[in-house]
Amino acid sequence: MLSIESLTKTFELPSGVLTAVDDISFQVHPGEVFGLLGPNGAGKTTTMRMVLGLLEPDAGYAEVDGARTSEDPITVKSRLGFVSASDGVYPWLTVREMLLYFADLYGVAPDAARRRCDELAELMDITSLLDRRAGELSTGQRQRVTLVRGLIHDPPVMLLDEPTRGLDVVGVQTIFHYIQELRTMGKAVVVCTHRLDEAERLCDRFGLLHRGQLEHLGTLDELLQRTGKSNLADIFIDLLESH
Ligand SMILES: Nc1ncnc2c1ncn2[C@@H]1O[C@H](COP(=O)(O)OP(=O)(O)OP(=O)(O)O)[C@@H](O)[C@H]1O
Repeated sequence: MLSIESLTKTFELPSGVLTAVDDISFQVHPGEVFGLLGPNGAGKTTTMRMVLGLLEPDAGYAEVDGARTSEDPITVKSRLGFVSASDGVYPWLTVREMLLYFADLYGVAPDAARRRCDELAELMDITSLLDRRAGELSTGQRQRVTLVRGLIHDPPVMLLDEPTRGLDVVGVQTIFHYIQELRTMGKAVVVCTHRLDEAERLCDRFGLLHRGQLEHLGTLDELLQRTGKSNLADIFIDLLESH
């Protein structure tokens, strides 16, 4: 499970202090897909970077399956899987070599890593690609490889940053299938996206960030009921116009 407690981050700018993330708290439970949504500059990336331990919070903390980013950053990293639209591959390694290399980085024992590599390859339909060089793959094939790579160490918490950016309809379907598998596996999943229509279909619960503050938190039904709107896009427009 992922717990975010009173997480806060400020940046010193020449024009003054900017509060990029302002005292936000939420939890994501096993088997739950949480959409962290917000317009440009809302604080989504800054939040993700603090969860990943790449940025020190000014206050508050993120806890990943019981380990706090500030106290035990190595354990936190081992319990997180991160998939980003900008993920690359090592072109000269075969897919299998790359997956086993990442498993090794995460300290997965060689036998377990080989087993996991085969299982995940089957799940994401890349078995026939395992002995091909990663640099020869098509964009869609590469996408499936990076999705498998994010799961190679079997982390309980998955962070997906703009997972459908730049993908065609087949690529988007692959992401939907992947997220459904993550849910079945009981992962706690955070999806950051600008695609509100996709988020509505994908996520069980939402956090709507605006100017660093968590303005809305809840299921789609709860948010629609609370705001009197008929979809996430309308809630967003209302949020932007009210500030
Ligand atoms: N290293 C930094 N130094 C100064 N300001 C920063 C830094 N990182 C982020 N910011 C500012 O913090 C605010 C939140 O940025 P952040 O990247 O978290 O937003 P975001 O929600 O991810 O936006 P986008 O959807 O455009 O990626 C923005 O105003 C941004 O300019």
